[in-house]
This record gives sequence, C-alpha cells and structure tokens, in this order.
Amino acid sequence: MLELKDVDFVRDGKLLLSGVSLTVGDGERWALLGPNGAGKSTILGLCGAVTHPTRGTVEILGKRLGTVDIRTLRESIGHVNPRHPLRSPLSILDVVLTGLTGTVERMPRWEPTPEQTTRALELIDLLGVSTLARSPWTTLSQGERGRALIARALISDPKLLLLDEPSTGLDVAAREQLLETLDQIDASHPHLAWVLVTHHLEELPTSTTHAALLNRGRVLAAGPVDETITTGLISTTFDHPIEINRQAGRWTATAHRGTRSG
Ligand SMILES: Nc1ncnc2c1ncn2[C@@H]1O[C@H](COP(=O)(O)OP(=O)(O)OP(=O)(O)O)[C@@H](O)[C@H]1O
Repeated sequence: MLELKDVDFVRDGKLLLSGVSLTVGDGERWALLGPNGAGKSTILGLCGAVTHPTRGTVEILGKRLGTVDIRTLRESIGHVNPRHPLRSPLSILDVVLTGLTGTVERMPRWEPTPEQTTRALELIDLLGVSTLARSPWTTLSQGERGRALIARALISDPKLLLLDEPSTGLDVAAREQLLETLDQIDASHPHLAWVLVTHHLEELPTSTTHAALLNRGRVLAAGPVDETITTGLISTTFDHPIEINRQAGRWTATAHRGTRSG
C-alpha cells in the first residue's frame, strides 16, 4: 500500500525528515505518534502525494512518486483533514459527493448518478449522521463535520485512508463515537489501510494494528502495536517517562510524577 525508503525531506534548508523508512501493508491500521514538530504531518503529506521526498523513494499503491500522475494517485487516497477549507453551506450529502470530484465545492455542471447518491447516503448512515444528511455544513458541530469528512474520503473507495488528528476538538462522547465508527469501518473495509496521526494514545481505535514512533524527523520504532506502543519506547519518543497500559484494546498514557528531568 505504502513504502517510504530512506526518505529525507528538506524545507527552507531545514532537514525535517531523515532516513525515514516505513512499509504499510494491505489492511494494516497504522498510528503515527510523536511529539509536536516530530514530522508527523510532513510524513502524511508524502503519503498523500501532496509533497515529494528530497531524497529516497515513496511508493504509494505500487506507484513511485515522481513517475506517476499524482492526480490519478490521489483519487485512490482518502485524505481526512479536520481543517477542511469549506466555507459555503453545502449539505453533508453534497460534501460527501465532492469526494468523487476531489474538490472542496460542488463542481459546476457536475451531477451525481443515482447510484453515487445512494452510496453517499449509505456512507452517511455508516458514519451515523443520516439525520443531518441535508443540513448545511455551516451549522454542523466539529464532530459532525469530522464524520462527514470520513464519509467523503470513503466515497471514492480508497485503498488508503489518511487521518490527520481526526479527534481534534471532539468532546469525549463524540470522540468515543468516532472511534467506534473507525472500528466499524475496520470491519466493513478489511483491505483498506490507514495511517492515523494523533497526539493522544487514548484516541487510538482498538483496530490499530501498527505504530510508527517519530522523534525529530526520525523513526525510532515501527511495527506491530504490541512491540511499539510500550512504556519504554513511548517514553523515549516523547523524551519523558510515560507509563503505557492497554485495557479492552484501548491505550492509556500516564506521566510519572516527580521524575521529570530539567
Ligand atoms: N515549510 C517549512 N519550512 C521549515 N520548517 C518547516 C516547514 N514546515 C514544517 N516545518 C517544521 O518541520 C517540523 C515538522 O513539522 P510537522 O508539522 O511535520 O510536525 P508534526 O509532528 O506534525 O507536529 P505537530 O504535532 O505539532 O502537529 C516542525 O519543526 C516544523 O516547524
């Protein structure tokens, strides 16, 4: 699905990623974890064919960046950006349909087929916002928008889903509902691979299978969750003693008191 090999990424003379290698396979659900400024969004930009590596190679769905038409490639990638720049009062249904045209607004003179509208309504139902399908975007809460954006990302039947901090700004109930929905998507789309960026381990769905830990533009560890989301590795990643526990598939992170250095 995704292979980054020895990737360096330089912007404005600054080395933002250094020697990053990461392989995401069919049906794997990855978490990308690391402190502020570690390079998580930079990696997501490469995975979404938004940017190109300075050195090294990025292969997305078997196609190497730099040798393929990135617009075609982007059609197979669902990118969920919580800062979706929509300003007009489109309904949730319309927003989901814009996933088919890859645009923020409805394309002039473009009309969905009845099948496409049916599919959009099915996804809106899967994401639990069917009662709001025709409500204007401008009146929706952040949680409702987040769900609509995931439905929008899924409508083009992507093979790869990129989720950039999908729980940002959600209250605890909305967050739990979103995580439940991700677990449902896990069950209904077994081959879909996703990469989810978060600051909080509590915000990882139980369906997470792998994690990559980033610190200062380098991958400290990458692999199955039981080998990566550990007290030792997470403490090293965040430069702080943090105890990790897992219960009923979910993680908690607790900072040790009185052990902070400096
Ligand atoms: N265009 C740029 N020029 C120079 N530095 C940049 C540029 N864009 C990002 N950076 C820097 O690159 C580093 C990595 O940024 P990135 O947004 O990928 O981190 P992140 O892990 O997603 O952080 P956060 O958790 O705060 O969202 C940061 O130090 C950031 O300041």
